Amino acid sequence: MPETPTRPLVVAVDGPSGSGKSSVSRAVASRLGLAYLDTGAMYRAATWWCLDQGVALVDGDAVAAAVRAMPLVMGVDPKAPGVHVGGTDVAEPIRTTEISAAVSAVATNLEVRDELRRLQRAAIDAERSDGGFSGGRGIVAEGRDITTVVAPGADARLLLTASEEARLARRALEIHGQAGVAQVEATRDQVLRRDSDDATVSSFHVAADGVATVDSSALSFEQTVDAVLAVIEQVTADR
Ligand SMILES: Nc1ncnc2c1ncn2[C@@H]1O[C@H](COP(=O)(O)OP(=O)(O)O)[C@@H](O)[C@H]1O
Ligand SMILES: Nc1ccn([C@H]2C[C@H](O)[C@@H](COP(=O)(O)OP(=O)(O)O)O2)c(=O)n1
Repeated sequence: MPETPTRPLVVAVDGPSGSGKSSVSRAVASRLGLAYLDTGAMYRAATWWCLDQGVALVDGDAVAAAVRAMPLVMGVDPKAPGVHVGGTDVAEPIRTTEISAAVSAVATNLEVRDELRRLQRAAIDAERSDGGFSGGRGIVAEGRDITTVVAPGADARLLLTASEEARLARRALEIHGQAGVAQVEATRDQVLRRDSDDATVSSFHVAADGVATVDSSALSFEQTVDAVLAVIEQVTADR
């Protein structure tokens, strides 16, 4: 495990759906005593909020206005990263199939992206100071555009990838349990259609310059965590 960093460590992780970003980033943040920011949960919460407020997702201006007024509170504790909107705990509702199917419509709205990126940068900055959750140790932030747009100056930048087959199998297992291994087709839209829509506004299939790729297709979860820690260790050794 890397030494405790002497100055705040910002780790940026991007990748497609089912590559393991959220679970691996959470584990890495826990191991290093860092905060954790799930930016996908912010796009999901924005989608939940618009639907809750009766905003038609096809009305881009109304969606952007609603998101700017959204009372979002993101928890950054990797052991229990809560998501609240106006005091309502939305951690479970934002994971429903309804939200998964609708989220790209909100995430491809460029005004929404501007607003959420502003909040994401503020959350990352907060962890560079003693007053943040991590007490100034730093943060792991994950999503689709963290290495390229939100935090291109991060100390460690990683693209987590996995074959389409592995990603579909993981999602099917997660959504349907063991019986769902036979239901890979049912999750195809949730994973591949969404990735192709999301790829119109973010580039997360190919690593940008200076971004290390970790391909988890043939790795266990623990091996993936170790591979990400090794990349971070290399970067922190150079600092
Ligand atoms: N290397 C791995 N091997 C097997 N399963 C994994 C691996 N990495 C992640 N998973 C599992 O795959 C599922 C999807 O991971 P998740 O972190 O939600 O991906 P993402 O945030 O990229 O969509 C989870 O159930 C997770 O436990
Ligand atoms: N930084 C980000 C993070 C997520 N998004 C979009 C892309 C996804 O369709 C949604 C939800 O992201 P999330 O990471 O929860 O999705 P998966 O769990 O990987 O399937 O938000 C984005 O556009 N930019």
